[in-house]
Amino acid sequence: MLRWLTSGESHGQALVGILEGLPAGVEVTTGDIQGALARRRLGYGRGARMSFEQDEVRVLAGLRHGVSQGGPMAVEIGNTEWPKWVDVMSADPVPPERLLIDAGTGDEREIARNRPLTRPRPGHADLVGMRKYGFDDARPVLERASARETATRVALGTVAARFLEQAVGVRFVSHVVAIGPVGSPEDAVLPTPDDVPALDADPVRCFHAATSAEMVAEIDRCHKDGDTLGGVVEVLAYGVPTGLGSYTHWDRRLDARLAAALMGVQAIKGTEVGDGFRTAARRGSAAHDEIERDPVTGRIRRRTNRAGGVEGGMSNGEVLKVRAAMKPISTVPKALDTVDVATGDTARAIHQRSDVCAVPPAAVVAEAMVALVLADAVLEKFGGDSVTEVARNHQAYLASIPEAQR
Ligand SMILES: Cc1cc2nc3c(=O)[nH]c(=O)nc-3n(C[C@H](O)[C@H](O)[C@H](O)COP(=O)(O)O)c2cc1C
Ligand SMILES: C=C(O[C@@H]1CC(C(=O)O)=C[C@@H](OP(=O)(O)O)[C@H]1O)C(=O)O
Repeated sequence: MLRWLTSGESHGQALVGILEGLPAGVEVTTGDIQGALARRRLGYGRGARMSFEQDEVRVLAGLRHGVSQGGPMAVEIGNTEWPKWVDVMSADPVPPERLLIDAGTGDEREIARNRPLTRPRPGHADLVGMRKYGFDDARPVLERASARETATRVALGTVAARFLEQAVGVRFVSHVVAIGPVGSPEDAVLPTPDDVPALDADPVRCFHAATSAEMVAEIDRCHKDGDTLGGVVEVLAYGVPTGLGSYTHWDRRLDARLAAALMGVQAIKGTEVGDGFRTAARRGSAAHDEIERDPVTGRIRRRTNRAGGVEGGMSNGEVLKVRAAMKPISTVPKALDTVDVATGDTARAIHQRSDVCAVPPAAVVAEAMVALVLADAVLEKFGGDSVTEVARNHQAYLASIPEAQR
């Protein structure tokens, strides 16, 4: 079993992630993690913070000379903006005069950082979080609700993806299929792992060039209007072994586990496995993936992959295809109506800065979550304390399946 935990606040000193249950022998470096975090920062439409803040990665435990040791892996991602937040986010009490709203520096940003946030944003965690945890300031709520935390998931997901590639040969692709009303055509070519550099280079992580240009234009229009956008991301996993997950109980189903992991990402409000909601409108004869025997090789194969590689809660050996729908960013520049909870007066919701659109980074985060779920399912199916042992168990399983069905 693979377990993972994250800790840390958006403007705290650092984020910390722990991955427990990783077999020994996974080859991965700090540079690999840094590279994945850099991909999460990409994307047209992100706010100013992405340009000045860096992710400072330190692997604190679990790796030795670039190879996992079998013990829990701990990763720290330092917030380079921490010096500005030392007092506001101090773990220990600070003298009250250091938290004065205006410490006399005249620096507007300093004042904004220290001021209690009492105008909750519709769509963010602010109002319910304050109520639930008994705060009169949204600061502690937004600090942990923030998707800054997804940097840790990407770090841990990178390790999971390395394990999957080395043990069983799985490779990932994540891309954006819609931003607001602009979507790739239904029949657009699916990107493969060889296309990842091109996707990383695209401003919105879209594989369809004409759609990508339209998405950028839509983000520009939205930015000009002081508004925000959501969209849809897709994760593809190539080389997933058949038989991960199970039909025997609801919480063993691979589709259920993937959906929970994706819905656990901030702002994700819907998920699809394969053609998902689109398949609901079809007749059965046009919804399923007919099975045939390849006349040349004799192997059993599918004519289509509408199911997205999962049937009966198990991977069926086809490309795994999952989508996640992201709602528009809730910190809307032309701020939404709210109530100032300190005074009870009608007010405009908090807005200092925000992303106009964070769909491209959400694709990278979704990819990390899928990698973590698949790594857990591979360990459950094949077991093993080392990558070599998992690979051996996988090969033995393949050898036990009739050749035509492998
Ligand atoms: C990569 C990423 C970046 C985000 N950036 C912002 C942002 O800049 N401003 C904002 O208000 N929400 C942003 N969000 C969304 C909020 O974190 C999210 O809406 C909030 O935590 C409330 O959770 P919920 O939307 O799941 O209800 C982002 C989400 C993701 C995945
Ligand atoms: C910092 C990141 O994303 C942040 C996620 C986020 C939110 O509310 O979720 C709000 C923004 O932070 P702030 O309000 O401080 O500008 C984003 O920049 C990141 O992805 O690394």
